[in-house]
Amino acid sequence: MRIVVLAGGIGGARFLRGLKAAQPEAEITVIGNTGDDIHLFGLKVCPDLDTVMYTLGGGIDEEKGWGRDDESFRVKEELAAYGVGPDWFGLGDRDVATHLVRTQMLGAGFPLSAVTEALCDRWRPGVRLLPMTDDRVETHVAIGEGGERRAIHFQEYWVRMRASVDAHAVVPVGAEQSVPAPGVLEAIAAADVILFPPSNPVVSVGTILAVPGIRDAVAAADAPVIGLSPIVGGAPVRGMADKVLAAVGVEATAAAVARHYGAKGRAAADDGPAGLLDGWLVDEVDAAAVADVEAAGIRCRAVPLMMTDLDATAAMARVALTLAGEVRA
Ligand SMILES: O=c1nc2n(C[C@H](O)[C@H](O)[C@H](O)CO)c3cc(O)ccc3cc-2c(=O)[nH]1
Repeated sequence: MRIVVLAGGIGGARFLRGLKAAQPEAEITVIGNTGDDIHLFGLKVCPDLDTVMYTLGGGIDEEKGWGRDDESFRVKEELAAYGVGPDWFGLGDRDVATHLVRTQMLGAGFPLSAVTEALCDRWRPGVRLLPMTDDRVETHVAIGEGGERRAIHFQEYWVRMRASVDAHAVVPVGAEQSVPAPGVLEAIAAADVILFPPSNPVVSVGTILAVPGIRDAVAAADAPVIGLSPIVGGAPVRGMADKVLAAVGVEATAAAVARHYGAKGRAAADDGPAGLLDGWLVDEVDAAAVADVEAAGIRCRAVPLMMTDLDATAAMARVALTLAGEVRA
């Protein structure tokens, strides 16, 4: 079975571990968000690609969900001693090696997709990890401070400010000029199932869909498209998705996110972007939302959606694949 997953950071990576456990024989292609990328100290850091690679490759810091396990921060301390900022982004010493290899290969002219493949030669994540594009896309957030509006890098909003101020807009800078990375459109067209894991629908899945061609490919795909809600009981399970959902005018509920992705085959009411979903999983606490989501033309099931351990996550993946089978029938 060929499964394509549009994945962002921690939630997406953890879901993939369960998917691999549920379907060990499946050929899984991950289209990874690169809008979180940041250039620091001359290095290109790809947080969402690295989170997937480390999580599936066994090198992740389990407690944080990002960066390397058994990490030290001597380089970070030395940079601070030089007064060289920013000091708010936790760059670990072992993680720096990944960025050195990546930056060196990019400097030698290799595209990000080739670099990612080379890094995965070491980590063996057990999935094909493709960046959404080889072009530079960096999400920025428009915030209003003291009356004037300014744009800051997503990582500064997320890590330094902990999303503590309202976001007025979320802009994947560079997305409009970007093209899908090699293999991305082909993987979508050839998929038997396409999954939207419980990643951030705005800055992760949304950013991937902002690369011209990807959204249309998903909308046109024969494969059933099944999503899992990252919002449970009106709040994000992790992270601060509610802050960026507000920026795009989407209520932080399981049903609102489903409607935001839209029902496949149904152009949105105001002939907006093509609808994508055939099915949507909500947590049992949101069972009341099932009728609402089904009324929007999206098949819906209420099941446990907390990724408390590998078995729970594998069970979620199994239900998503079962729903895909039902939708296809
Ligand atoms: O909350 C944080 N997230 C950190 N993250 C996570 C990062 O902000 C992710 O983009 C978000 O978690 C969203 O996926 C890192 C990810 C990396 O790959 C490398 C370094 C960091 C450093 C931090 C950090 O200091 N604090």
